[in-house]
Amino acid sequence: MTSDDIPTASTADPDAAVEAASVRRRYTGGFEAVRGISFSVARGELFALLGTNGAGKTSTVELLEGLARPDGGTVRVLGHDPYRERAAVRPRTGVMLQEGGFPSDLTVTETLRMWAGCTSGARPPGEALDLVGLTPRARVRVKQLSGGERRRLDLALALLGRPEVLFLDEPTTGLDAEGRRDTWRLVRELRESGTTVLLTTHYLEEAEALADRLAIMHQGRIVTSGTIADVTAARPARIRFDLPDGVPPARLPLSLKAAADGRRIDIRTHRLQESLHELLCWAKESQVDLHKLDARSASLEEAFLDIAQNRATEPKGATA
Ligand SMILES: Nc1ncnc2c1ncn2[C@@H]1O[C@H](COP(=O)(O)OP(=O)(O)OP(=O)(O)O)[C@@H](O)[C@H]1O
Repeated sequence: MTSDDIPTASTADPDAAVEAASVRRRYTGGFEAVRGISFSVARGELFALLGTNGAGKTSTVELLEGLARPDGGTVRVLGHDPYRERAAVRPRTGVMLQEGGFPSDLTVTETLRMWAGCTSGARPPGEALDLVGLTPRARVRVKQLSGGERRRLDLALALLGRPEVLFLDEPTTGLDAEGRRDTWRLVRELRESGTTVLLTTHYLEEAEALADRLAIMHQGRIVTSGTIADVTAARPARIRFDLPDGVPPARLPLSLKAAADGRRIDIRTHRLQESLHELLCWAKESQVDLHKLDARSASLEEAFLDIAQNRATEPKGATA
């Protein structure tokens, strides 16, 4: 599905927590970073916005957060315009920006207290720290935190107001593997308790681990969207293996569309089970060992790389 297929504002879904319809954003100088995108996020859903560098993810999320006004189309969060009706939307949303930008001389707890003072119905700072695993660093000054610890503090601040809708812009950038898993666990728990989450990420495994649905952006447009199964459905599965010395690729069954790179064979197929069965029968009959055999369904990574590599690059000044 492309952004052109999705209904526009006039058919807005009243149950959507977040809705973008034909949204455009143009920066000073005329460059159009967001070129008519549409998507909606249902209440309680976790939606991931993926894309190549400079695709327009942050530019889009800033519109949803009410930090800027779209140059075309409409944006709704919990049924309101997040820019014009900021007072209605802001208390019900949590925002984790790419750069937190809080005073670096305050301690972690002081930072949370300061934020809590501006947030109605805020969680106690200790509870927010506990959620993100930062309790042992409560008395440390922000400037002494590591990059990953700052990301956790950003998340704690976004969670202070018990938001109904949470915007996470690259929430795990800079976190080590354990920190990333902890954040994933927390985000899943939040979603299970009914929070709607929209996240941007460069980590495809993060989208695979968390997202109910996703959209992949490229050069200001949504190129594909849906569940992971939807996005990968049209792409072929792969079977890879090494042929032993003395067995030329030409001996493989003709029905298997195989490409060879030296001894490494790469088969693309839309019928993974049948192709694998055929290959294994041939190998047994021919008494050929298939070294480093690997068979897998199409992955999100392949769909993403396909989009990144195969789409023509438009000059930066071009608009839709
Ligand atoms: N203030 C600005 N003025 C002009 N152009 C901008 C501005 N901010 C962003 N852009 C451009 O808009 C495009 C989209 O940027 P954006 O930050 O939204 O992309 P992104 O998908 O979040 O990228 P990344 O994955 O690299 O963070 C980029 O080409 C960027 O250079």
